Amino acid sequence: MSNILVAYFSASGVTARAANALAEAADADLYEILPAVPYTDADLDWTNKKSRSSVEMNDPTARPALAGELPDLTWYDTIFLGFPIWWYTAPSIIKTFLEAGDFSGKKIALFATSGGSGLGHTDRDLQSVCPGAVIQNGKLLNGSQDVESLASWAKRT
Ligand SMILES: Cc1cc2nc3c(=O)[nH]c(=O)nc-3n(C[C@H](O)[C@H](O)[C@H](O)COP(=O)(O)O)c2cc1C
Repeated sequence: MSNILVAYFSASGVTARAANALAEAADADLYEILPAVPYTDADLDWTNKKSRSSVEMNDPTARPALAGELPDLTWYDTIFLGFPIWWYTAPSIIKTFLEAGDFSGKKIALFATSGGSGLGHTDRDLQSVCPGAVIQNGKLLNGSQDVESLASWAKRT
């Protein structure tokens, strides 16, 4: 068991690949944040204002339920938290995750994949629901990742 955790949500597999690469490079434990109700292609249609993702992302109080148990966070000092960028920030389920566990005193480094947008104000958006942790924007991990640069980022974090 490592004292570093890579936790991620991925709706269509891109962030999952980045998270796997990071966990391997950092010799970290890996945890997938799974929604109780999986997202369908229709749910992910950002061109439809009535799709599930649009409705959730337009509602600051939306907290999509998680499937399964949270990992035991006791031993982790640093958590790398990954997700796809949705509407320039983190999907609402990331807030569900942060509110479900005790992250006080933890360092949380964010990473994401996207169609091109950066992390923007995501650190601030998430800090407000998890005031006890220190949340910082980290890296956009679009495309294939170099193991050495992931490992050195993990070391520096
Ligand atoms: C609802 C929704 C909103 C999105 N919003 C953005 C966005 O604001 N900026 C961007 O660059 N990409 C956006 N994307 C694209 C995803 O961030 C990108 O495809 C990501 O790599 C998907 O990761 P995943 O396969 O792990 O779910 C959006 C995708 C969806 C489904």
